[in-house]
Amino acid sequence: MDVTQNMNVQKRWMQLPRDIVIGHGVIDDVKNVCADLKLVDNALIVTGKSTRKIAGDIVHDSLVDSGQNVEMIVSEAASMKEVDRVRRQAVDSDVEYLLGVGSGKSIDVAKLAATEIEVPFISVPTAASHDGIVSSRASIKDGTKTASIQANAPMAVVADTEIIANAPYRLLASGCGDIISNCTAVLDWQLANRLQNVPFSEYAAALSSMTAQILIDSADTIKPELESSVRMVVKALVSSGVAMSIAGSSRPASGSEHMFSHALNKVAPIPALHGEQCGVGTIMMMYLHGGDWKRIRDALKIINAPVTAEEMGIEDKYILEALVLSHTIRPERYTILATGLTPDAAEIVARKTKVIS
Ligand SMILES: NC(=O)C1=CN([C@@H]2O[C@H](COP(=O)(O)OP(=O)(O)OC[C@H]3O[C@@H](n4cnc5c(N)ncnc54)[C@H](OP(=O)(O)O)[C@@H]3O)[C@@H](O)[C@H]2O)C=CC1
Ligand SMILES: O=C(CO)COP(=O)(O)O
Ligand SMILES: [Zn+2]
Repeated sequence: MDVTQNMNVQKRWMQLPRDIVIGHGVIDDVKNVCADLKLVDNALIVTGKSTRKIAGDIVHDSLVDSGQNVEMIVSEAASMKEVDRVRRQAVDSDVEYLLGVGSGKSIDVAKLAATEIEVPFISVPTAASHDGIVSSRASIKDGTKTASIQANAPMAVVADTEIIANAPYRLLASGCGDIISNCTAVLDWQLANRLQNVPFSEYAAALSSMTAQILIDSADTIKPELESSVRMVVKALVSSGVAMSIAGSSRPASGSEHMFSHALNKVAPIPALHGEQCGVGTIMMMYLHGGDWKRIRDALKIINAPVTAEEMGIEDKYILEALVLSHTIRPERYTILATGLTPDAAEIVARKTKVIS
């Protein structure tokens, strides 16, 4: 008998970060983490325009002081062009590893470039705005697709709570929206498993749901400029990232609410932040699931994350357009949106959940 035909013995390969360091001032530990991973020379730092001054230069100087040869590149967009630019510089300089120091854009560009040239990557986020700071996913715009693609997980994550607490609070609240969105992502995954027998991981789903529940229950402890709040959100983002690594896909943390956010990125002239859109999407998708959407809305309100189109700075008409478009974003991923919402159904869900007035 060919035992590999038995689903229970199929090979699974889960890629997780090896070192995760969270705390006050841990930016100074980047060099120690590199030493722990035996990454002792020839680094390339990818950072952003503002985050260079906040963290990029610190990491650069600290690695140089420890005797490493370090180059730095400032990246302004999470585009394929930028990934190619970083990859070329990394190859030309024969770098041993890459670091993404900054926001989601810098981390994704470094993560994908490192994956392509098969070198280790270290994530040093300056904001806790979404779970991409930890995960094995990279979201790079290539003109058509908006959803993330599989990449190598960071070898290490170094999250300095002092730096993240000083980032604009909006970014932290956005991270909370991304975590809370796990609620509907898991419901969608369960639905797809029941209706289409798609592979489902109880462990990944349980970790993802539990992470969102803990955050919802602790919503009143999330406050601006508080390192304890940052610690809680970063730990939740780590858990979400781990859930995705266990699943081998973004399923545990991305369902219909993420499809709504990706659709909004396509139609809205100026989209809001990823986690803000996912949070609002979760309210509406929870309504469609027949679940407790008011609890989601209340938690987001307590955190001071947007719960309406107006609070996201997006006109109502784009919310409705995105709702109708959402199911086309990733047709292979079955969710509560199924074959899509009609324009009148979209208007009902958006009005009933008070996303539009
Ligand atoms: N990989 C994944 O799974 C996921 C990836 N994404 C992607 O991530 C990106 C969004 O990331 P997000 O972090 O929300 O937003 P951005 O990467 O757009 O960053 C938002 C802004 O905040 C600034 N910033 C970051 N940290 C600080 C700080 N400490 N102080 C002051 N300013 C700061 C950034 O500066 P600077 O200009 O220096 O960068 C940037 O201007 C998108 O490209 C999205 O597609 C989203 C979700 C999941
Ligand atoms: O944002 C993510 C999880 O929070 C990744 O999801 P996507 O695969 O939809 O980009
Ligand atoms: Zn997300």
